[in-house]
Amino acid sequence: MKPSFEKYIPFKQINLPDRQWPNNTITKAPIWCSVDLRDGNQALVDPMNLEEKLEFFHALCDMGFKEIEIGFPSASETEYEICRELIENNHIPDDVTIQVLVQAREHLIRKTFEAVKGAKNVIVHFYNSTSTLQRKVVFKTDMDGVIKIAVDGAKLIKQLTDEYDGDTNFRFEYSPESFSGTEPENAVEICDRVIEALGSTAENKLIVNLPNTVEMCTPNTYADQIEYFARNLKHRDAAIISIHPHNDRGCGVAAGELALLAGAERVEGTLFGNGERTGNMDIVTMGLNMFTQGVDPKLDFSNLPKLREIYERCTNMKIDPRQPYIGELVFTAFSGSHQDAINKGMKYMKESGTDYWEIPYLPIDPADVGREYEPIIRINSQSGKGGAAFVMNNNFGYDLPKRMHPEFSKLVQAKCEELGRELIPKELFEVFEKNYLEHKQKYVLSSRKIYEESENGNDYVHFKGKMKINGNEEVSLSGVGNGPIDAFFNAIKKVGLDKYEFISYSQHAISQGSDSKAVSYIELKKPDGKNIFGIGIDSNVNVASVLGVLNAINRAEA
Ligand SMILES: CC(=O)SCCNC(=O)CCNC(=O)[C@H](O)C(C)(C)COP(=O)(O)OP(=O)(O)OC[C@H]1O[C@@H](n2cnc3c(N)ncnc32)[C@H](O)[C@@H]1OP(=O)(O)O
Ligand SMILES: CC(C)C(=O)C(=O)O
Repeated sequence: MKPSFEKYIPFKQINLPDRQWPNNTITKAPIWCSVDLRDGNQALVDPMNLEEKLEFFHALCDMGFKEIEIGFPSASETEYEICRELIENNHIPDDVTIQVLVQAREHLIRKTFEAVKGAKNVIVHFYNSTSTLQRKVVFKTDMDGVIKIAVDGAKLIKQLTDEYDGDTNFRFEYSPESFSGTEPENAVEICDRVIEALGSTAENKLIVNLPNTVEMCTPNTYADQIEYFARNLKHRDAAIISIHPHNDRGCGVAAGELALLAGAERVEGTLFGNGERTGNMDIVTMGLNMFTQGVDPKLDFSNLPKLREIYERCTNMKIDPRQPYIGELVFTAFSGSHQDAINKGMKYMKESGTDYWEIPYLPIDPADVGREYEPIIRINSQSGKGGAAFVMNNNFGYDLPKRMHPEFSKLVQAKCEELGRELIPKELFEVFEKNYLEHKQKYVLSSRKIYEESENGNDYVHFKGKMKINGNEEVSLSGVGNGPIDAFFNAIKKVGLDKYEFISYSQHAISQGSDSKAVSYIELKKPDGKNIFGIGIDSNVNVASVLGVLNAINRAEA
């Protein structure tokens, strides 16, 4: 064998210079078929038991799947019994078709027909491997040999359907397994032969499923294979073209999407991409990719956390934190510039009244998949000013003025560094509380009175009160100004606090109704020339401002 990468045979490209698919777009949902209970299940360390399969089956029905591959009932007694349970105990809604997989082998096909007896709607899905490699190493036969396996299987299926005594509505699916490793003209030929053997027509089409059983090529090549197949199949009108991508190269969804552009009408996959090896194509990702392009995927993804819980419990698989749409971190922005842009996007959405989702870095509204805004922004030492401000506003209703963001963000970053980890919103609020609301108070107002007076057409505000310094000494305050802040400033100047300069002020309500309170953000210049913020909260807006001034001074002198 050749060493290293040289031992691998490059994938043979398909000659399709006039390919049409790159000009197409996805404009409608395909027919979906979940293969969670078969391809997903066969790949689990511990396959699902009866209760788990039933729960999963119902979850799939609730999402809106109309075609569900429930298993391989001829493979084992367990699989057979699960199929019987579904049918005999009326688990299958009338508008849902169960699909059962079987190798194109006589005894297995016969057993499969027994297993589905009494079901209302059934797709019998039969397959055999057709790839160059499987013909060479597994079946040790030529193309005629594998065509014979498929055609014999089709004939038997037709015969058993004709002989079937019951009301079942049968449809059929044939997979040239390892399609993408099969020469395109051979794939076309075997499928045409199966269509002929089954007598499929435009009214009674065969689902021709073209699996990327092992993903061995780039998604564009799979799309070429699908387009070639659709253009060359003699009995195209008697076929529904279905795809079944796997994810060996990590491109399962991309391959599936390009295959849709290339003419596929039906898609087989699993929730969250469970399945053999690196998994099947992830239907959640593909469906939500459509959703984010304004296309109705015709599946309900509105409660992904619930689906995730069922999925993880039944399969014992774990979802990666970065898994599209459902991973724990996918609606989280840690870095400052992302947080800032999300923050601005949220504001823009609120203020502009736009009908569209226009938030940078968030391709989907988390609420559309049952997730919340709350964890969108998380705070760590890489976070910028915008993130902390966003959480303060979004989670706690404090709309910190923009000029205050750098000061607060520094306090937050220091806390992250001290703890060596990110902060949850509650801890962020504690930083705010500790630094502004519960700050050690050198100066405390023990009484205060603020009133207005009008004299000769001029309005004045008076501040009178008493202030304790360092807990004991009490001084009287009295000042007049053109507003409460000015009056207070003039009052404290008289007791020696004359080196602070007022810079900015903003205020908003933080609660509603009779217990409504105002929060004031006051920015002062300290004697050393640096600025500092203070916060005051009170049911009286004037008192809130005065308390804000005092808080800034207390912080400056701590
Ligand atoms: C890509 C996919 O995911 S396809 C689905 C795969 N899923 C499963 O296989 C899960 C369930 N399968 C099983 O439990 C078993 O494989 C069964 C019960 C179906 C069959 O089991 P067994 O008959 O013991 O054989 P096994 O599956 O190991 O097949 C090997 C033999 O079947 C032959 N074979 C496989 N498919 C076919 C076919 N369609 N027609 C004829 N022979 C076939 C193989 O060449 C091999 O023959 P050999 O023993 O002469 O070398
Ligand atoms: C049976 C077929 C469709 C399959 O599972 C595959 O090729 O991956």
